[in-house]
Amino acid sequence: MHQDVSEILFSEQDIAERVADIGAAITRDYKELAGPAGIVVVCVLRGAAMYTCDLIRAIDMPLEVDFMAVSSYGSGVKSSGVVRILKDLSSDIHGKHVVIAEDILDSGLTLSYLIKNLESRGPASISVATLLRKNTPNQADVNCRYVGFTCPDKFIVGYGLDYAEHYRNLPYIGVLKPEIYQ
Ligand SMILES: O=P(O)(O)OC[C@H]1O[C@H](OP(=O)(O)OP(=O)(O)O)[C@H](O)[C@@H]1O
Ligand SMILES: Nc1nc2[nH]cnc2c(=O)[nH]1
Ligand SMILES: [Mg+2]
Repeated sequence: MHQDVSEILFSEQDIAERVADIGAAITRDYKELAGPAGIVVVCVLRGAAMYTCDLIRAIDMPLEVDFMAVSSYGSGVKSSGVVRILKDLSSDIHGKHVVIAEDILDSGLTLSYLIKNLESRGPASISVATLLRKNTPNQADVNCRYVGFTCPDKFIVGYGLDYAEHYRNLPYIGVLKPEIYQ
């Protein structure tokens, strides 16, 4: 285990199993509905990059993957409260079935902003597949159709999740020692 991590919450194997479950659920829910056109999986860069790569390989139906980069945390452990679009989607999602792949729902600001933004583009439907949902007080009300794990209200890193751009490459998800960011 990395020396800056106090506890592993979800191992590489735990993650692989849950991602496979989510992929199977999405396949079951959308295969007939979306038909040959398939779905658009929107990866929320940068945190959801690793998760999205694994998730799309667990979905057994036609799909497109597109990327949107948003950021609200900067290099800290608290949301700035302002979500900024750093990179927009490359394709039009009008009339498409969209599944947003997000690594974590914490304050809920990022996802509420994204859902509103994508809804204004006229997709056929939007759902959210978040790997983690944190038990955060006063979390924004975000409807997540697929949730991998719920996690405690601690700052976590690994499997795409960073602190100041580090730790994204850890294969597991763990709690960052508070002395690293205090
Ligand atoms: O529910 P919220 O409180 O909005 O937090 C969740 C968001 O915060 C992180 O992204 P961040 O803004 O740190 O950018 P990153 O994905 O590039 O790491 C994480 O990847 C989620 O997208
Ligand atoms: N790395 C990381 N990013 C987050 N963004 C929102 N919550 C978290 C968290 O607990 N860890
Ligand atoms: Mg993110």
